[in-house]
Amino acid sequence: MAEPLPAARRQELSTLLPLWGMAPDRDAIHRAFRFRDFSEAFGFMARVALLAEAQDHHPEWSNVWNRVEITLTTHDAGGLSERDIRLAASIDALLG
Ligand SMILES: C[C@H](O)[C@H](O)[C@H]1CNC2=NC(N)=NC(=O)C2=N1
Repeated sequence: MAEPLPAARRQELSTLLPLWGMAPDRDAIHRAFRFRDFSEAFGFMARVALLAEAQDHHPEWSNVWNRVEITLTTHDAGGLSERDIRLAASIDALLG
């Protein structure tokens, strides 16, 4: 069972994950990505899928041609947890 993110860690989110924002209507983080074309966007999604499987933590996401939107939250915790931070940081690391 994942533990909900403590308040102290929540305050660190903007520093830890400066490219992610809070989802407007739920306890989740969100980031929008834009790539050169669909092929690049899908390649990115394939790499994120492998991260998700390795971490057993899966994104809520959408794709429209060269754009990908990712929302991360922990269903088992009913909101944000350390697992979301870990996956978001791993996703950011894919892009260098
Ligand atoms: C059984 C499996 O480990 C769980 O359902 C995992 C899978 N991936 C998950 N992903 C996310 N985002 N939240 C979860 O609570 C979660 N739980």
